[in-house]
Formats: sequence, C-alpha cells, structure tokens
Amino acid sequence: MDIIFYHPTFDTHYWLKALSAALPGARVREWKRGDNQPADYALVWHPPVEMLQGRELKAVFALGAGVDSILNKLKAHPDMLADSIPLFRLEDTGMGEQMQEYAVSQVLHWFRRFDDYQALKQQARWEPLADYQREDFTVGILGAGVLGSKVAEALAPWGFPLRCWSRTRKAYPGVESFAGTDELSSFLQGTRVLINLLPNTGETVGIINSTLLNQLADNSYVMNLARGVHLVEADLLKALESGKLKGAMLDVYSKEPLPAESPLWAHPRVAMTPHVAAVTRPAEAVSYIAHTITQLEKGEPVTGRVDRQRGY
Ligand SMILES: NC(=O)C1=CN([C@@H]2O[C@H](COP(=O)(O)OP(=O)(O)OC[C@H]3O[C@@H](n4cnc5c(N)ncnc54)[C@H](O)[C@@H]3O)[C@@H](O)[C@H]2O)C=CC1
Ligand SMILES: O=C(O)C(=O)CO
Repeated sequence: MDIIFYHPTFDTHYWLKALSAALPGARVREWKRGDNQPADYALVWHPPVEMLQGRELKAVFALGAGVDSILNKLKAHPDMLADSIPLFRLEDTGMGEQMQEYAVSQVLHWFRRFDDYQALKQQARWEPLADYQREDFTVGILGAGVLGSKVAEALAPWGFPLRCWSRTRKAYPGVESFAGTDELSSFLQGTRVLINLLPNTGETVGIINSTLLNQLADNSYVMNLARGVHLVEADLLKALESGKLKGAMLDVYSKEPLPAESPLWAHPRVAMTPHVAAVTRPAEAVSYIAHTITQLEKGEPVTGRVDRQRGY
C-alpha cells in the first residue's frame, strides 16, 4: 500500500515515521511537486490541486476536523478529486479534550466575573461585585457534533443550564436539544453564553450576525471556536457597543492571521487566541487514520466520512 502525505507546516518526518510504524508494510512518502507515482491513500491539509488531480485513490484523509478548505478548493477545481473517492476527516483525536479545556475555563472566567475584576484592577479599585447565578447562565452550543458534544459533557458537572442546536435532535444527558432552523430562535432566547462549534458550510456562513445576537439574553457572551466566517465581526462590535454583549472570546477570524488594522485587537472586551483552540495531535491522529485505513482494507465499516453534498 502506498500513502502520500502533504501538510504545509507539520513535522513531515515525524508523520512518515509514525505512519510507517502504525501501518507495517505500507510505503509512506512525502508528496512533492512532480510526484505522479501511484498511491492508494492521500493524507492532506491545504493540498495543491496537482497532488490529487487525476489520481485513483482509495481515500483521502484531511489532517484536521474541518474540511471547508478542501471542499472550497474542490468547488474551484471540481476535477481535483473524483466524486467516487471518499474523503475522511479527523473525529476528535484529542481535539475534544482541548475544546473542553478552552470552553470550560472561559465560561468559568465569565461566570466568576474575572473580566470585570481585571477591569477594576486596572483602575486600582477594590470592589467586590454581586455573584452571578447559575440559573441566569445558560450555555448554548451551536453545533452539537463530535466537538460540541464533548464541550457539553465537560460543562455538565458545573451545573449551568445547557442547550445545543444542531441539524438533527440529540439526546445528550442534561442538555436541552434544539434542531433545525425553526428552533434556532427558541435556542437563542435565554442563552447567556453562546459557543460556536458549527462546520463552515453554505448554510452556516455569517450565522452569528446582528439578527442572531439580538436574540440572546442581555449581557451575554460569545465564544467562536469554529470558523471566522461564521461571525460577522462588524455585528459583534455593534452588539458589544450596544451593551447586548458583555464579552467575546475569539479563536478564529474572517481573515487569518488577523490583520493589524482589525478593531478586534484593541477592544477591551474581546479576548483572543490565534486559531489554537484545538490542534491536531499527531500521535492520536496517526492511530485514528491507521485504524480507519486498516478497517477500509478489510472492508469493515468506518466513521468520519465527509458528506460532500452536505459540506461537512
Ligand atoms: N478553532 C479550532 O482550533 C478548531 C475548529 N474546528 C471547527 O469545529 C467544527 C466542528 O467540528 P466537529 O464537531 O468535529 O464537527 P461535526 O461534523 O461532528 O459536528 C457538526 C455539528 O454541526 C451541526 N450542523 C451542521 N450544519 C448545521 C446547520 N445548517 N444547522 C444546524 N446544525 C448544523 C451538525 O448537526 C453537528 O451537530 C469543524 O468543522 C471546524 O471548523 C475544529 C477543530 C479545531
Ligand atoms: O482541525 C481543524 O479544523 C482546525 O481548525 C485545526 O486547527
């Protein structure tokens, strides 16, 4: 079996060695321009079109959870990957735990009013504030898939009212489930902390806009952990100015790296990280991909296949 690998920033040497160890007998090579030799599987992130074009592969694996960049490239170059070639993505592989750490720590940060105390500290003011109550701190998760469900699971023991919104109804313990466009407004009403973990698709681009934000509880908070295109940044700034929103924690942006002139940088109530909420953990990802390839070779059922029509 031949496997080609391409990632613009990962430690390719590590991946080739780890994949070879996990799949004894497989010949794993780094794909370089001009390499037209046959391959069975391709492991990619932001692949050049020529890497995949015209190849008869058994499957392609995205080296992350989101496949928006590959699917967008496919729209521009429909012949990059034949419809018959399955595309897989990473399911969790350690990203769930990272999202849990990120979301829980930030919800607690807001709930314990550390943002307010930080602002008071800067004015050298000693001023105990009224506690927030859990019942006024409903956390709503947009997108209740692999990562959204992990975040809900980690928040559950903290006792905040929890709800999620997804395409189909979920039955997660202790989480109120809302499904489909018809139930989005009910999901938003009363939500105090909104956490976004949707995939980037034609239906979700720009979903966090003024119309959505104005339906949240007053003094609410937004955490965008999914993709920058979900959030209309100008609308977020308006909601912060109007007082509808108290704060935002952003990991992803409409343009990355975020340009120096973005007003988000200097906003006192916007906290930011540079698209690091959950990164691909190489060891977990290698073992997940090796397992999936082994199952595919045996003709056994696998998970993680992307529905190209649906867009995730
Ligand atoms: N900031 C970061 O570091 C990272 C961000 N991500 C982002 O997180 C996203 C989510 O990842 P997973 O949980 O693994 O995806 P997933 O496919 O398991 O879950 C997606 C969820 O969104 C829901 N959904 C999709 N379209 C919808 C629609 N139109 N209306 C209502 N619900 C809809 C689905 O029903 C599902 O519950 C990825 O697509 C990626 O963009 C992933 C990893 C790291
Ligand atoms: O896996 C993904 O989709 C990511 O965004 C990684 O940072």
